[in-house]
Amino acid sequence: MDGIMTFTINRPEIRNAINNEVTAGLEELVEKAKHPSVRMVIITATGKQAFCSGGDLSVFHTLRTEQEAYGMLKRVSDVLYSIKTLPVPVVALVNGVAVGGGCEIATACDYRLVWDHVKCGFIQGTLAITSGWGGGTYLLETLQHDQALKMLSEAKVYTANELKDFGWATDIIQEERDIEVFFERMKNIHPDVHRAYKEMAIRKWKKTDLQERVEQEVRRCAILWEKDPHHEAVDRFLNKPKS
Ligand SMILES: CC[C@@H](C(=O)O)C(=O)SCCNC(=O)CCNC(=O)[C@H](O)C(C)(C)COP(=O)(O)OP(=O)(O)OC[C@H]1O[C@@H](n2cnc3c(N)ncnc32)[C@H](O)[C@@H]1OP(=O)(O)O
Repeated sequence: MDGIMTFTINRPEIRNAINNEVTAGLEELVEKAKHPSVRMVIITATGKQAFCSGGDLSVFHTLRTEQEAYGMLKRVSDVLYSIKTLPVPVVALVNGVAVGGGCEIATACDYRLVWDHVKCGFIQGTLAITSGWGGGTYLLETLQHDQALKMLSEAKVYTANELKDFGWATDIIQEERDIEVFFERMKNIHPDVHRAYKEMAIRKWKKTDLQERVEQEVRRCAILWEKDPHHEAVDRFLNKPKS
């Protein structure tokens, strides 16, 4: 569709986990999306299995100390903040499971279109860390307080219907036509109107120090990252028996 820029995470064999190359791709997207011809941005991924399984643990597990973790968390959180504050609507087209940082990416977007077979969750707690890319802060901005805290603290995945009930999923997608309908409705409205509403949201986020709150999330996660329970949990995941 005209004026719609799409970014597709393309690592289906590893459930579209984020490594430094994908991060660089998101950084490039941010620069390109600032062009005045862009009306909307979509973030999605290849396949039906996964939207994103979070950080690529096989790569990021080499980061052992608080300082090393901070460098990675900060870089990804910076690009997600830039995505959140793009001047146009950003839509996460959640084609498959989203866990950990995958949920953070989707939560940084303005809208989440979630396929009906999908499960999503902030499962970072099972790895003895918190969200560390700003997604926890964005969730607390997005959902009712107790609902957000529950979703973060339970560290489990939820069905598409549950995510709709919470107010996290904007719409549930049952067929391709549902996606077309969403974008047709958006395109019926002049792009300047979308930009004006986005400015309103960004004004609020700037007034409430959103960026500083994200920074605190990043720092807190980096502290937990260094500790043994996190490294042990990731070891267990990476060394789980193959089925
Ligand atoms: C780092 C930042 C932090 C944050 O701030 O939020 C995070 O994101 S922490 C990372 C959190 N993510 C996870 O813990 C996800 C772990 N993955 C899963 O739970 C599952 O893979 C899945 C996403 C639910 C999909 O399950 P399934 O379809 O059954 O696939 P497999 O589990 O068999 O995975 C296939 C293949 O991919 C590897 N894999 C999956 N996710 C990751 C990942 N995040 N990092 C590295 N590798 C990943 C998995 O190990 C399998 O590999 P092989 O066994 O070699 O095929």
